[in-house]
Amino acid sequence: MAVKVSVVGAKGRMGSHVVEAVQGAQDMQLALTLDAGDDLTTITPSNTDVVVEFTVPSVSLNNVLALIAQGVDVVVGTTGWTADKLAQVTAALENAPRENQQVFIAPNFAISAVLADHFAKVAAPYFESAEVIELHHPTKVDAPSGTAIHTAQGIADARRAAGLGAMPDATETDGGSRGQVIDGVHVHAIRLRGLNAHEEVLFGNAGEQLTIRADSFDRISFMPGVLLAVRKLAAGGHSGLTVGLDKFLDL
Ligand SMILES: NC(=O)C1=CN([C@@H]2O[C@H](COP(=O)(O)OP(=O)(O)OC[C@H]3O[C@@H](n4cnc5c(N)ncnc54)[C@H](O)[C@@H]3O)[C@@H](O)[C@H]2O)C=CC1
Ligand SMILES: O=C(O)C1=N[C@H](C(=O)O)C[C@H](O)C1
Repeated sequence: MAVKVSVVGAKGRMGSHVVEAVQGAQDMQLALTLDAGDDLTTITPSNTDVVVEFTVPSVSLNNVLALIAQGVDVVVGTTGWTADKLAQVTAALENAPRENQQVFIAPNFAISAVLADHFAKVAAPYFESAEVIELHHPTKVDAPSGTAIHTAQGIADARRAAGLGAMPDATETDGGSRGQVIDGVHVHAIRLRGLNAHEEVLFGNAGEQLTIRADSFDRISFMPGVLLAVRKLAAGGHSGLTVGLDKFLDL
């Protein structure tokens, strides 16, 4: 039977691509398409198996909590997830109306970005210095990108596990040029007309450098990952909160 998929944020840049991708998937059936001002309680387990949520960081947590209360599984692509927000989702899932309810959140659904993030974690213990540069379209509302935050945290975790200390940096005056420091990793955000979604991770040692770069030129690059996540939740077995498409890729 086809998986019934509802889309929240359906009029947005990502949401409208998701609507098309679901319509084009033979094993899925588009259920409801909702956007700002629409009533999320119209989404119920009788009309929807999985909801895909791509809205804005300021509303996504409340949407996800409302959808959990409706008893449906949710795939989330919206950014802005802090540890505190994730904890609220986990707590809500523990009291969810349906048994084994699932929420999946991915900072990035493009395979190039997921692999870049993974390779960065592998490389991190071997380099003295690491910095992240993310480059996006100028209509993006959040900076740095959710992906860059996730990459920086992954690098920091890998450095800690390897026993590495702080990176070398003699900067004494900084008017903001050194970027935002996330878990000890400097992250720089570029906004430029013509770009879509891009990330570079720079690693340095004395006399050598490694650059890992992922480029998403078109939003269709995110759709195979979104459909994969929908299929994984529809199949079940991922109850509670799962974060990151790498969890579904056997990396
Ligand atoms: N995880 C991933 O692979 C990707 C994540 N993103 C993230 O997805 C989010 C959306 O990005 P875009 O589609 O470019 O933004 P957008 O601004 O084009 O779309 C957002 C949509 O959400 C709607 N919306 C706002 N408040 C709402 C509410 N309370 N309920 C329902 N809908 C509401 C807006 O009306 C709009 O249609 C951003 O956080 C972005 O960073 C974007 C691309 C890929
Ligand atoms: O807003 C975007 O466009 C994107 N947002 C996500 C992020 O912030 O990481 C994913 C991708 O970079 C595109």
